[in-house]
Amino acid sequence: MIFGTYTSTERMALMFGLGKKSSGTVTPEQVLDALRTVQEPELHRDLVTLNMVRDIKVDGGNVEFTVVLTTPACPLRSHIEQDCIRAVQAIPGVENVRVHFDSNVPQDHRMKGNVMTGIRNVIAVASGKGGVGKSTVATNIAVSLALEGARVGLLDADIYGPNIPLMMGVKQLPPPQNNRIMPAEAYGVKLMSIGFMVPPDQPIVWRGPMLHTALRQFLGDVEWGELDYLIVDMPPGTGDVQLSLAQSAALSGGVVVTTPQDVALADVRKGLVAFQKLNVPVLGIIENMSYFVCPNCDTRHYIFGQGGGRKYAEEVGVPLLGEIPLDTRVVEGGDTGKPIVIAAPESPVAQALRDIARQLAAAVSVSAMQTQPEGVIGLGDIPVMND
Ligand SMILES: Nc1ncnc2c1ncn2[C@@H]1O[C@H](COP(=O)(O)OP(=O)(O)OP(=O)(O)O)[C@@H](O)[C@H]1O
Repeated sequence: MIFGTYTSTERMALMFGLGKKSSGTVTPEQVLDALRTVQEPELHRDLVTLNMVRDIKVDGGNVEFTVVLTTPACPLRSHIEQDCIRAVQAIPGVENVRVHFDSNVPQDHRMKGNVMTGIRNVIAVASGKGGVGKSTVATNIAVSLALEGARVGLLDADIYGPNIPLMMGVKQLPPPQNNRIMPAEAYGVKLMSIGFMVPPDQPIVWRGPMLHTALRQFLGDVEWGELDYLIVDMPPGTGDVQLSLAQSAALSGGVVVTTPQDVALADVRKGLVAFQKLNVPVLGIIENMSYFVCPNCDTRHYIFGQGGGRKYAEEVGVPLLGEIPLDTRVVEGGDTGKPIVIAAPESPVAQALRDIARQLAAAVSVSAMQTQPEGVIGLGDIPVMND
């Protein structure tokens, strides 16, 4: 008898013939009961109550089942997997446990009944001031979420500098179909930009009503199809676009991008206040250009000061979704139409962006789950049990 993998209580149980390997047939009900002890770490409820367990299969001592996550970009996947294995392995008779994963992004119920159909969550990326890397962050988050397997759209609503087509390497829209505007597509992301509507060298002067109409069109007349996330790159600062967007579409939430300098941080407050005024939940702050990693010695240099974003986020009670280093390859990627998460996926800057996208997806799930109609818990359907 090998005791190596058992706790002292389990060892005692084995010695007295109550061992997990010696008892009768394992049932799917036992598996489900064991999974009732596994908490979804962010939703603070167990997997069974949240209806996240599907397809339990038991074959002798072999158990497999599927956990349906609320996002394919779940940052806690391996944590949940370990917890599931531990819980099910504790059932007497269980020898092997295999956990499969699937995902079903919850619909933000504020989204229903507005101009968009088929879009589950709309996330606005804003900044208090220009030039902090808001478009870069929005683009790389969108591509990161698509890389995780989500259905993603990216709407460039930055009327002052609609540069996302350039960053995504897209020059024009495909022809319309059935009188519907078709979005462009790059790196698995559907893309629409205010820049497609006007010649590149023509300055864009949008007055309130014109802007409002254009935004409604982007949301309602573009054939987005089914999307888990629509990421919206907002113009810097606060103003008409924010207001129009909040009126035309319910936003699931907003994030504010900043750099560590005091002046940028002071402007973040404006972005936060704008979201709060429009009743848009603030999902987090993202600090860009946080530090520079020396290519020769790997030391981090905090050029604009260290920890400003984190301190500020704590002060205002908003999560800091992550810190992104400075890297000249970001500029090259932006200019050549290849976002850094594609151009240099192993770089620290790409890794930071991928991680931020996961944190954001998790925050969106938590926020969307809070909008579920009363009586609906978790993902809705009843678990399927096969044995
Ligand atoms: N982490 C980074 N490292 C190096 N360069 C960066 C980084 N993030 C952004 N940049 C560069 O900074 C410049 C400004 O970025 P970006 O256009 O994304 O900012 P923005 O806040 O959207 O600006 P605007 O207000 O003009 O729309 C770009 O040249 C971009 O490539």
